Amino acid sequence: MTTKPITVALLGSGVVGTAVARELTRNAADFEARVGAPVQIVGALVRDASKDRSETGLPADVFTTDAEGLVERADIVVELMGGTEPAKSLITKALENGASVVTANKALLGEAGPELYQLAMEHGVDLSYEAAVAGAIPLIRPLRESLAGDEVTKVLGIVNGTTNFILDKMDRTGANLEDVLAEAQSLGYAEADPTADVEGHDAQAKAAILASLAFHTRVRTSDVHCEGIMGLTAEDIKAARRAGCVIKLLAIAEKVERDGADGGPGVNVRVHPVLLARSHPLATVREAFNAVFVETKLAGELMFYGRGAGGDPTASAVLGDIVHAARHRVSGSHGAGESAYANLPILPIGESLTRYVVRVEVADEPGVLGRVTSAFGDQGVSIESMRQGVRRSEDGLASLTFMTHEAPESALATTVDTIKKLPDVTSVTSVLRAEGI
Ligand SMILES: NC(=O)C1=CN([C@@H]2O[C@H](COP(=O)(O)OP(=O)(O)OC[C@H]3O[C@@H](n4cnc5c(N)ncnc54)[C@H](O)[C@@H]3O)[C@@H](O)[C@H]2O)C=CC1
Ligand SMILES: N[C@@H](CC=O)C(=O)O
Ligand code: NA
Repeated sequence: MTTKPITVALLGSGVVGTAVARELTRNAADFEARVGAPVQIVGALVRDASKDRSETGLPADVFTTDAEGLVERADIVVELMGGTEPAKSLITKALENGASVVTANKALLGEAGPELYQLAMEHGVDLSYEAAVAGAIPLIRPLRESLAGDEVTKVLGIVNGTTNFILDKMDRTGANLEDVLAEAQSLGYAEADPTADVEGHDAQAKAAILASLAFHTRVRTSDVHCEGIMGLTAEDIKAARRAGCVIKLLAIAEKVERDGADGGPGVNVRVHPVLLARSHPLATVREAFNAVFVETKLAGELMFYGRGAGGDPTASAVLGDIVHAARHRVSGSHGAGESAYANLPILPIGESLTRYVVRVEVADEPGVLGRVTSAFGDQGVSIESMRQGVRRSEDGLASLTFMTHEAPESALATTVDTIKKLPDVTSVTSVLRAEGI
């Protein structure tokens, strides 16, 4: 007796979709053995069905431009087209029809995840998205399932491969950002619109997804403070190198115990460049690799490391989700849904505490150092160390580099505004948060 196949609709045949189709066709016998039924792609949505797509291994008549019709005829809908629409409408329709959904679309989940998770729960189907954060690295399932009995207190890491590739290349070769970005795009790491990577929005959406799972709270992309890498100059990278540091774009989500009126913990989620000592484990993360630390009450520190971008690594996570959903279809069950019971407040960025490195260019005149240090003191920002560069003979300017103790973002912002207006200050050349230095 032959077992009824599990039917799959593939929405999008780009970098990731092509790798997924190729593996599902090439290793059909293994997938059948792992699932307990054949896993068959019954249609693949494309913009142009006449284009040659032989590298997918799929017969030409599988390709279609009829999205609505395709979604209706599959047990599992695999969304790999990206963007919020029509992806959201198609996923909604699939869930309402009782299909399981696998997606890699962090942009969509960061914005509309809570509604879609709810819909999946109401219809008793799986909505899986391992590829949406940190590509191939198993991170979503550990947070959602393996750590479900523990209490996560912090998630911190590099979750965007493109920006890590760029920062690493700039650090090692002195190349400029635009040239390295083109290389990251050609390797299939960057988003269709790479501004999502360099402006931090891709990491911002991933941070929202991670924080939601970690803290059982609905966190959306718009709740996450975000600064990308466009403001970083080659001089910032060089200055970091001279100081024995690197600059990395980090996503940070932490549970913060608050003193004060209503007490109770809140959640702080942010994405921004961070200055790290070269000895810090995250400083050694090269190219498009990702690495994420998770801190929990019982397990302590966990580190997840691997390829965060690229067709094949991302396909690995998508295929794992397809097998997971297909096994559930065979056994007539489905996985657990997302929980948002804790409903913790999202704290404003002004309340987050960080150490800062502030570089200021000043006229090397008597009293200037006192005026700049007073600007820190007036806001209650304590200076840990200060270094003065050599006075330049051509213009009489010198650079001052201050390292602060932990300070609230709002106090630091006011300090920087005050320093900019001081008479002997020509510019505040950089303001960076620091970790582990
Ligand atoms: N490339 C990577 O390293 C990773 C990508 N992702 C996510 O995976 C998804 C797919 O990414 P890629 O494969 O890199 O993108 P891609 O741009 O290479 O592929 C997307 C494909 O979908 C097609 N498409 C988009 N809208 C369509 C529509 N309305 N009708 C028909 N076809 C349509 C496009 O023509 C394109 O061929 C995105 O959500 C992305 O954020 C997640 C992790 C890593
Ligand atoms: N553009 C993303 C792809 C994976 O999510 C990245 O560079 O990390
Ligand atoms: Na992952």
